[in-house]
Amino acid sequence: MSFSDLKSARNNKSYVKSSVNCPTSSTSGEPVESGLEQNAENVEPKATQDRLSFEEGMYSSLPSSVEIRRSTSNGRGIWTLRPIRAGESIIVTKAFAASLSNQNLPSYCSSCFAPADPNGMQRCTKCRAAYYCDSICQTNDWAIHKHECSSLQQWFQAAPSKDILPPSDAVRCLSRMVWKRQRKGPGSVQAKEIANMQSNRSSLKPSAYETHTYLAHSLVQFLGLTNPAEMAEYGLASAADLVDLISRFVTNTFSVTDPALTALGAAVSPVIALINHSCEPNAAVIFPRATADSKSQEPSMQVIAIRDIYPQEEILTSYIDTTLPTDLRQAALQETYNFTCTCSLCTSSADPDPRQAMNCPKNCGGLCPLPLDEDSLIRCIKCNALVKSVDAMLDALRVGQEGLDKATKLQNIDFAKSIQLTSNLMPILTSAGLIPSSHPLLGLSRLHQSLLTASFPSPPTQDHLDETIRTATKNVAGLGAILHEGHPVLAIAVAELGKLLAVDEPSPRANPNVGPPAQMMYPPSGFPRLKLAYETLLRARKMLLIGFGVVNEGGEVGKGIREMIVGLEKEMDVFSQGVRNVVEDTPKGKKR
Ligand SMILES: C[S@@+](CC[C@H](N)C(=O)[O-])C[C@H]1O[C@@H](n2cnc3c(N)ncnc32)[C@H](O)[C@@H]1O
Repeated sequence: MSFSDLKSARNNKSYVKSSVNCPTSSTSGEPVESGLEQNAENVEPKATQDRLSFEEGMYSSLPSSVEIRRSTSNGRGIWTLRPIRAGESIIVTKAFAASLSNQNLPSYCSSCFAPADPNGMQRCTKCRAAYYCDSICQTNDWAIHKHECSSLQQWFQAAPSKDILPPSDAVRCLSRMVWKRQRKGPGSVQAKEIANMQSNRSSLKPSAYETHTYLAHSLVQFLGLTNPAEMAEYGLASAADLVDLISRFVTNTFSVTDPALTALGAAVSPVIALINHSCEPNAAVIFPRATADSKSQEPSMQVIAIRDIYPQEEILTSYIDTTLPTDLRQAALQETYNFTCTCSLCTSSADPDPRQAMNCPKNCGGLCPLPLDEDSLIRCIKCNALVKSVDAMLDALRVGQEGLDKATKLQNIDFAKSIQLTSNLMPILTSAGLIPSSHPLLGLSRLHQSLLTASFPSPPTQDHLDETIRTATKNVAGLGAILHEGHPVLAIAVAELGKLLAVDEPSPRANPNVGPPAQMMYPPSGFPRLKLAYETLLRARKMLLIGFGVVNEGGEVGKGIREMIVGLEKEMDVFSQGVRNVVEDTPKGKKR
């Protein structure tokens, strides 16, 4: 395979919702045979949830096997009435409104979100900001884009410079939501679903005022609203309505991703927004682009079970990056969603969390939790050895976090500086004792992989390829210690590693007897590398079928991996056959 296929994955927030009442049928109508009928632990007692009913037609994309309930702790959410197998698609729906981020506007279709065709795309001749696959996609989008188009033209005309960018994807997505709501009418099911999305206006944190005010101003400006009467036309009769709308948007928006989880823009789905959060989710929201749906149904969103889910269990997705340690996750949830998470991961006080752990100073194989301050007394949980270098570890953690923040900011501005930071900091944190899953080492290492992937020389060199493989291997180990087997982020990380291993070696080792012994070399060369690629891709495929859904054949990435596996099987067969031929041709008694 070639390098151009390699893409980096980023973790993105995601969440969900549902209604209705058929306890034994699956989404596809097929009965599900499993041992899942028994209630699991962790299923909240039913007495604490009230089943909710809604006007007919609302949340129509919810299957009858799930139900919307209100729980005392989390508000409304979605519960399943039937067992759901890992890899099953629970909800399929089209985003109500979606917008590409500015950087993706020229390279993706503004209607179906497909990547640009090599033959080019059609550009909207009026606003010159939106691009489409073809006239079909342009027509599909026109009912909403016509409003957006004139707003964009006015935006550009009023701009102080011709280099001005369109408003952010958040502002454009919010505007699309408002135009679509107006088009459907205030009494429509869609308007009611939008109104039903949770607003956190009454409990907004002062730290959120700035974002909300910015969004409110930008929306009013982009919609071209100059007086209260015009605002009322859009269902914004008061300032409180405007703040509510912004809060609903912020609390319920998803990051649209491509099939390899790279962020593309923002989307709203009132039905999927009903799903509550857990840092140990049993489901994930994906944009698989691998169904037989017509392009008019894109961007299509799906909620996939990433582990078996029991009847009467709540369906939960994660809104944030769950590879982060508890304090950072809690801060992110408070900031955007206004709640304190009480999931089992957040409340567990068990063994050190692999997100915050270091190796035993005596190298006994055990782990130690990371120190919180200079006075922390840290011991290995296995051999009880005391960590003496608490100050040095705290320094390493501080420098690592600052470096990660800086390298993340610089990645698209000053590539060389960014990769220099990741390259320098990873060995410092590793030699301080941090394990690959620990923060901020994992973050630095994932960023390092995406920088290495983006900077493959042409033609590729063996050193660059091997360095990327080593980094990808550490990332798979780190993510594997934290994320569930079927988690889409882990599945993509394993797929990326498999793809890297399958790349033709630019300069394979000519003679395995020269240099370090083969078993000490990582990544290996020649046939062992091919075999490792094959095994890694098999593992990736299994995970992708869960994380991106069996019905989607593991999404676009899963389908590609299946083809690679078939190709590698042939290649390995040819290779083995070649070796057999050589061995058979070798005269007896002679060693090659
Ligand atoms: C996208 S909405 C989820 C649906 C929401 N519960 C509702 O009633 O519409 C996000 C909001 O739900 C609540 N929420 C979600 N997950 C939660 C959790 N694990 N614990 C407490 N509240 C939660 C928070 O108020 C959050 O701002």
